Amino acid sequence: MTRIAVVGATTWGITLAAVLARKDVDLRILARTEDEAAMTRASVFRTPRLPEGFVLPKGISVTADGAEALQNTDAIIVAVPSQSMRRNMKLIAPHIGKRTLIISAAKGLEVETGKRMSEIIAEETRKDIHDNITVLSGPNLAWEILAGRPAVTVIAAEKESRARRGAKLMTVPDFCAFTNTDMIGVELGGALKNIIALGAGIVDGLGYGDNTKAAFMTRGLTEITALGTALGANPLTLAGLAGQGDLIATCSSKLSRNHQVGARLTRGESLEHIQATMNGIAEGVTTTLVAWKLAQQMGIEMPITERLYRVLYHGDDVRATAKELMAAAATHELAGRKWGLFSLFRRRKKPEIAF
Ligand SMILES: NC(=O)c1ccc[n+]([C@@H]2O[C@H](COP(=O)([O-])OP(=O)(O)OC[C@H]3O[C@@H](n4cnc5c(N)ncnc54)[C@H](O)[C@@H]3O)[C@@H](O)[C@H]2O)c1
Ligand SMILES: O=P(O)(O)OC[C@H](O)CO
Repeated sequence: MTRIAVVGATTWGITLAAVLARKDVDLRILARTEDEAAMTRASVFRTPRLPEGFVLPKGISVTADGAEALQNTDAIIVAVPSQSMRRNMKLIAPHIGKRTLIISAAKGLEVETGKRMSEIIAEETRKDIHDNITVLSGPNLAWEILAGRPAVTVIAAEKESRARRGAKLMTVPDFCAFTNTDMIGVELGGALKNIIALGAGIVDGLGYGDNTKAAFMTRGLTEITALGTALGANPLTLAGLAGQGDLIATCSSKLSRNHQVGARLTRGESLEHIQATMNGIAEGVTTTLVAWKLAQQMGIEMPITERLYRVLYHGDDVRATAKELMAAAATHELAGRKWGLFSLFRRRKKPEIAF
């Protein structure tokens, strides 16, 4: 029987385990502590973000023992916040088998280095398993997926065969995986859209209209594409499910934590207070910092990201920032778009980030 382990008793980890339980597989969740494992087993979830009354499907085992959870698995899904990816990988690396597929399900960039999750996974694992590193990303609000509403995702790997293996493992009724070989694009699409989702929360919180939101999302995608292609992403990936698709879902949904952060900022709450009181993690906060830093060092224009960075890290007023952004709008729409098809294979050197 296919054996899959999920690292992280997080919202997304539990959701993916529950989704995979729709087919006949051996599923194990690796929790951090015995306490967390016992609570997850008993369906007492730390996060009320799961649908009310949700019970962990029978047959999923939960343990805090790495060897028990991870040995002899066909795939390991790592569904942890991105700032903890390296720490989690250090713990699980010794248990990863030569043929095990590693699926990163986190959407973020490491603050200290600006690196993508697959880069961190490669740094923390043996060379002979690097071909097995894959990433999963798409318009995937966990709550909707757990509620049984149809959704699709994307699995990317450098080798198409690995992406296909991952997609086959992850596809179940009402949750279907497309494949891609542009890992950079799929990862950056999932990470960078959180910046724009946070801004979309501000747009909604300020009571602006659909015209505003459409413009904001479109210009947001321009920035995602400018930085993404400079870092080696295919612009067509960013226009696909893991880029534009996820951007639409996250900017449109009040379920999104990133959207919630933006909306709460417009009510005068401080970022510290929002983060201390919200359910779970809003990756867009740290991703804004990393993207701003990369844009500065690589000379890429990202007016939305830059202003959101100032709102989040320097306390700039959201209303004044919105006005300033509008005033800055009068340039040629395509200015700064140097990422036509010709730039596809011209990847700029990414700076070493040190914060
Ligand atoms: N929730 C979603 O709808 C969703 C969908 C797609 C992708 N993601 C991505 O999945 C990742 C995890 O997000 P989430 O929503 O599942 O998290 P979450 O908000 O449910 O939980 C975050 C918290 O999980 C705890 N945690 C549990 N196990 C952990 C471990 N092994 N290491 C570190 N912390 C652990 C920590 O307290 C942490 O603060 C993020 O990168 C997120 O962007 C989430
Ligand atoms: O709740 P968010 O803002 O982290 O968004 C969750 C997923 O990334 C949506 O695809």
